[in-house]
Amino acid sequence: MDYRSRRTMPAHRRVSSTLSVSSRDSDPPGPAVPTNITVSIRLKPGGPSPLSSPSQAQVQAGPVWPTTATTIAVPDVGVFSFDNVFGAATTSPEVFAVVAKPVVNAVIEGYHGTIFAYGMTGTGKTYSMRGLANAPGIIPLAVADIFGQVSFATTNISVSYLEIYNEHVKDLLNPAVAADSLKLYDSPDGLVRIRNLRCVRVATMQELNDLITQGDLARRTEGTEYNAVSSRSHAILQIFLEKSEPLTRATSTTVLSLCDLAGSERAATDIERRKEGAYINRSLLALGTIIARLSAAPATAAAATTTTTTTTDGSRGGTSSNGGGSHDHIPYRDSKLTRILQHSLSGGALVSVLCTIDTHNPAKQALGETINTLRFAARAKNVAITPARAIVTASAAAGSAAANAVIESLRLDLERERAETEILKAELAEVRKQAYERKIREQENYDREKRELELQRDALKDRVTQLTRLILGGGGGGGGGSDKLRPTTINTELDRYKTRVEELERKLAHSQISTSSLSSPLSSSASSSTDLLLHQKLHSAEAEIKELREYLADKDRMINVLKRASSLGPTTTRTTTPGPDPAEYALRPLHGSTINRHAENPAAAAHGDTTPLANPKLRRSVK
Ligand SMILES: Nc1ncnc2c1ncn2[C@@H]1O[C@H](COP(=O)(O)OP(=O)(O)OP(=O)(O)O)[C@@H](O)[C@H]1O
Repeated sequence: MDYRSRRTMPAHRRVSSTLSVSSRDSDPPGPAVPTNITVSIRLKPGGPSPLSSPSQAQVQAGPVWPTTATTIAVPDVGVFSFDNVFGAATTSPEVFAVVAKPVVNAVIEGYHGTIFAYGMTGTGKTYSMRGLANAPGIIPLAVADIFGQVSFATTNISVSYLEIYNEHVKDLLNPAVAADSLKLYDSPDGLVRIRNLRCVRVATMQELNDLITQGDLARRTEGTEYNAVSSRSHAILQIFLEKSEPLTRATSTTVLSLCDLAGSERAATDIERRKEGAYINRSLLALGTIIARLSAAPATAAAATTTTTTTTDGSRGGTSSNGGGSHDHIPYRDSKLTRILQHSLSGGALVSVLCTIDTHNPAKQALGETINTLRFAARAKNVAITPARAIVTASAAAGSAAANAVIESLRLDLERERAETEILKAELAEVRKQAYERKIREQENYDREKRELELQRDALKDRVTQLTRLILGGGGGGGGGSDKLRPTTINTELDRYKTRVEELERKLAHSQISTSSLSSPLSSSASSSTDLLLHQKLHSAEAEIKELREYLADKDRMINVLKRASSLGPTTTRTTTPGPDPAEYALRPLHGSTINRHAENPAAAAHGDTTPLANPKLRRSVK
């Protein structure tokens, strides 16, 4: 099928126009370059109350702005050119025939297809997609069309229905399932699917319509200034057609995605609504960017179908996808909306965007929003707006109203930026809170390290005392503690030992960092320098501990030598001690605990008793 030549305007849509329109500034007017993207505008009928079934009698005289079948002229702004512009009198079946029918056909024939409804709240997106009981919209008409065309002998139909609210997915067919468990993944059939999302196989049209109605009831709606039941989420209904070839047993899955996007309005006073609006706009921005990029590329002839070969034992074989092409640079992951629709927004798929506007809404803000919708549509179609001078303005009053609308539109842009800034602020506050908590944890670590350092210092002090006792009591050979009897080398060692303890004391005193120096989560400026200081001090304390441990090991060896010397008697000690055994130096473990025991019981030391000391604190500090 060549779906690129599908757009034949119905007779009622062909209205004459005197306005000059073109797809680009520099191009002469002429047929648009065919692409896979169709962009249409639908004008909402005027009137104070919603119209349940539009007819010529109900519809007001017409739009405020001049339109043709493909253009809409906004005084002082420019002429917007699209594939279709549907006036207020156009019925939903007529819209379906032009906007949706070619996409449905393409999906049945083996392409992915997506239809979007986009526009300000209250302009008729849901009306266009779902319609009313007596005026069915695109979704029920598409369902009927599919069931009228496909053969159940070769095709399975299944459906999923979800909404995206503040970037969280909700399963509309299973609202109880936790949003966290709905994880997006690249499925082997080439589609982006959602783990734990209910996907129901249906056998009849009634079954499918019942599921859609069930999903509609679960949708999130809030009252807005323009719509008492405004949809504040994007709703995506996906109908999967799994076709199997009876001979080869190869299967192919194509998907029709029908998306009712959340209202695009930007201004809101309520914080929650503003945040909501910022999320909505962020995803719409991502969508607009992707569609615009696809629009810039010429139509590809390749079908978007992903074919999966099923072997005779039912296991999946190789998967080949010819619809995606190389589109690594397209930012599908910028939002859940674009990620879920990734394969349907690829070069080989068919996309139809229906933008709804209400030109009768007198509010300045609504005028600005309408212009923004037209801008989105123009961007999606990748067309330039013909400069305003080409427009025959209706009246000076209309001109100044439009100028005000442009100002309003810019003001709304600013408000959108503000709303997004609020999201960023909330995220920043969260980051600061986490940084503060991390700092508290680091302070606790530091305190712990400090306590350990103090224990080591105490242990060293003990050692000095014990060493002194040992030397005076055992090492001196019963000389009653006389200085004359102490070997000079041991005196020197003892002095050095004491010096180290003093040094350690000084270091500990110096490295005190008070908890009060920690900054609060809201004042971030000083935090990084405090962090740095803290880290430096901890590192130097660690190095100091390491050094002390080595020093301690030396002392242990020295004490062992002394013990052995003292067991040989005073004269022998001074004159014939053969010196430390190198093997003992290399193999004996540290016996910090042994020293303490020996201090309490020099006799045990004299007999080389190395039973570990029961004091766990000390044992830990010198291990
Ligand atoms: N073309 C139309 N003909 C008749 N009535 C319409 C048309 N478009 C919209 N309406 C009516 O206008 C009201 C608002 O429309 P709808 O709920 O479809 O807006 P929406 O764009 O989906 O809003 P939101 O984004 O807030 O959900 C509804 O009562 C609907 O029936």
